[in-house]
Amino acid sequence: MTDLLTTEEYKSIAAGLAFPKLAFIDGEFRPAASGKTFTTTNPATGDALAEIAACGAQDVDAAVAAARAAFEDGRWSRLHPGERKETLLRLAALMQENARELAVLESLDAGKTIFDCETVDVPETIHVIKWHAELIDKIYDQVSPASDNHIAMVVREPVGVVGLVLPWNFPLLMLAWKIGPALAAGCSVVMKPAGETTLTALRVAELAAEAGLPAGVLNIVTGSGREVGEPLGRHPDVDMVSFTGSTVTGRRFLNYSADSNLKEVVLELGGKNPCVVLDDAEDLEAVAAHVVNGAFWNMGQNCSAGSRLIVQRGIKDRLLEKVREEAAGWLVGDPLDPANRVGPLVSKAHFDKVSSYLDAAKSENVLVGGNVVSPGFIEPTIVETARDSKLAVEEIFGPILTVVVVDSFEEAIAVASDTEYGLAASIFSANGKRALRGARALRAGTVTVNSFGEGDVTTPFGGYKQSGFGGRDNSVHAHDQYTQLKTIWIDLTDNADTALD
Ligand SMILES: NC(=O)C1=CN([C@@H]2O[C@H](COP(=O)(O)OP(=O)(O)OC[C@H]3O[C@@H](n4cnc5c(N)ncnc54)[C@H](O)[C@@H]3O)[C@@H](O)[C@H]2O)C=CC1
Ligand code: BAL
Repeated sequence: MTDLLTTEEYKSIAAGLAFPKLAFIDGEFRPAASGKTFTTTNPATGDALAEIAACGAQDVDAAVAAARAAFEDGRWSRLHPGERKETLLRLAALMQENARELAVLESLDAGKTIFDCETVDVPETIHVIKWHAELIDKIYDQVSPASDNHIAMVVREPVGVVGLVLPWNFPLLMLAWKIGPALAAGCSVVMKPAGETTLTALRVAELAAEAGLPAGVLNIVTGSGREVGEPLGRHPDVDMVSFTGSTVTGRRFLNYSADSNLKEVVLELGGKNPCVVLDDAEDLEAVAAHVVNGAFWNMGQNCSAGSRLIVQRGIKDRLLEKVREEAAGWLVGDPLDPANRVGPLVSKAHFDKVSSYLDAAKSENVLVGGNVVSPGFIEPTIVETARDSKLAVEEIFGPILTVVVVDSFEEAIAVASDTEYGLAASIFSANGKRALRGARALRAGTVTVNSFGEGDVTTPFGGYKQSGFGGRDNSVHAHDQYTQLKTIWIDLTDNADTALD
């Protein structure tokens, strides 16, 4: 466990930080071709942090050309997997050496609490990079069942130049979920961080260069969705795109692909994830801790947030009492104060969006919270509501938990399933058979039993229904996105026309 510092110590580190500002293309830091910049701000204070290169289509073209050249000449793609492993392990080691700086940078840029950055985001990011590095020289190709007359090999090859488009809610961790397997597999990467959160990605680029990653293999193009994301999605020389973000933007990437070169598209999208508590659940303090963590971790800005509590009537009052007590311990305030668990929302625009849901909550039964604490900061809020209310149906992506009361296991599963999304779900019951029946019935990519979570790097993460498709992040299955299978069929018959020398 990381030893946390005091707020003053974190502020002193923050005051000494130099912010990376330029895009990283073909192994060099460069301004945008247009010379334009945009301001990245600290969501906790509204203060400007840095002027970042506002790239456009010309920069995307340069990054894709660099990635293509690197891929084709094999400087990375054709290295022995063990050599790629060593470079990525050096990157992980450098990230570890700079872990505290990365945590402070992440907190300043995204408004995430330093507690989360120090204990989850940064250590898990490093772990994910290491895990994929360690995996890559242990994946074997296959030989198909064969007659004596042929051998058929099934080999995995890196897919080529990949576009990675990131969200702002877990800037480092989503970077690791995508570059970990993509680089390990031998792909060349053009990555677009979210406009709100570019700083840690650029710092990782510096560390990757120091670790010896060859030029052109990892390119980071900073800027807006329209100016960078769209040209990347439409680029004819990008072989696949892996995107995490909203369902609306994910849908655009399918159109970009259809309109350009039919690049593969992997989408990890939104969620409105149910947390079902049945009336035989035990240890309600532990259940409440999971419910609160599921709903309010990262200010609820989490695609797998357990944002819908579906509770059986017989246990509702006892559970909500515990949930109230637990939520009271989630202090709201300065994200650089390690005692705080709730910081600001990522941006003014996102705060305004979540505030509009807070306004809608005022006409419902607010059980906990319901207030703006200060500009940008919303307190953990719990609202009892009808199953079909706007609050219970739409992805809010903020610290607002809805509660819907049900009378039976069957009704709980029906309410939980009544959503266009299918990313994650939780079910709490002391009856193992009911819990497992529920887990099987819920249509979601990850179902946790008697806990809230996303699994870990060993387990696939991705959605059913409109929460995404095309592949999974994490686990050995993440490599399916970044590789393609080639069949090599060898005829062994003694035939002059086809015989191999
Ligand atoms: N599934 C998830 O993890 C996330 C879900 N969201 C949801 O999306 C809502 C809106 O947040 P946004 O930041 O606007 O998400 P977004 O999906 O628009 O942004 C994600 C990424 O896509 C890029 N992008 C945006 N518009 C694009 C376009 N037209 N073409 C290509 N790339 C584009 C962005 O610059 C960013 O890098 C949030 O309120 C939340 O509900 C947001 C972030 C992450
Ligand atoms: N929680 C990991 C994926 C996401 O929220 O974007």
